[in-house]
Amino acid sequence: KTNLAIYWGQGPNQQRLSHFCEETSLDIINLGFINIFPEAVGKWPGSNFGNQCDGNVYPGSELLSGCHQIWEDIPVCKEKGKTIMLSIGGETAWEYLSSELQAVWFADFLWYSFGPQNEAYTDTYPRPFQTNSVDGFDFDIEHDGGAFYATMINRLRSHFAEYPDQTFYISGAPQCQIPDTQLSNAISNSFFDFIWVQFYNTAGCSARDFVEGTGSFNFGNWVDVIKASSNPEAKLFVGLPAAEAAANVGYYLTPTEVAPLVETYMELYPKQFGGIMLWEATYSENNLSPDGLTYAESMKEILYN
Ligand SMILES: CNC(=N)NC(=O)NC
Repeated sequence: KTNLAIYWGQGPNQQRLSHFCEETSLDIINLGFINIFPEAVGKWPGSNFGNQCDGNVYPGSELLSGCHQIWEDIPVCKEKGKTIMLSIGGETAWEYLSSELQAVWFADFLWYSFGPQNEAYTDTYPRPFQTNSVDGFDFDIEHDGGAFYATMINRLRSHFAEYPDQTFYISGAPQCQIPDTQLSNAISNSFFDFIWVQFYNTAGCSARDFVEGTGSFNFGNWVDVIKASSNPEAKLFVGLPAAEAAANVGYYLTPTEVAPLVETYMELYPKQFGGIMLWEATYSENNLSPDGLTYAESMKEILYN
């Protein structure tokens, strides 16, 4: 079984989450973003979900407190079998981990605020999605990365272990150049379930390179990175822009161009090949094929043909 992962939260004039949870082609939805990191231990992170939420924040923070569409819609999505991840970072994030203590604090904050509701902590941590728990945390670290992410992820996994009857995931969205400055340390030193490589916006390793036959599309090299990582069984996804306008010029592939890439690499690496990741949901929605399929639906057809 391969999966279709998609980002939601930063789309132009986007529809609410439940709208996308009606789409059967979507398996994993990454809610973006926790885009401001805690300045210090004890400080709160900040969030941004585009046109969603009501604009209110918890006093003295930039953490959105009125995301009613999200807390109303997560149960709908889970009822439809979606995996809901909370994504940390994003392109415009103010992100910086500067100490082990800060990394541990950040992990604890995310867990007690967005993980399973724990009565012992409700007066210490906010519940931005109320009683909803996310299914895991995604790391879309685009700059200022490097150290301490492994610490943060290992801390999160220690919390996961407190709920042995539930499954929680860690994922990451590195750029395609190897080693990825931001996440290579974390991938080596902490356990990822999914790695969705952004095979776009970086020349010399992109999906466009596959189409042009330059030989530098590096999915195979990423398989080696995963085999050498803390979780050699991690699933590797082909990250793609869901429309022309969703990436820098030249990086978008039509479904016709994607099909041979997927067939080739699903065949070469059946164990590692996890599926396709798309940036992002609203672009996909507005990018219909001649027979009226969203880009995500076209990708799902490619995965299952
Ligand atoms: C414009 N920012 C992005 N394209 N970000 C991502 O693709 N993150 C996975």
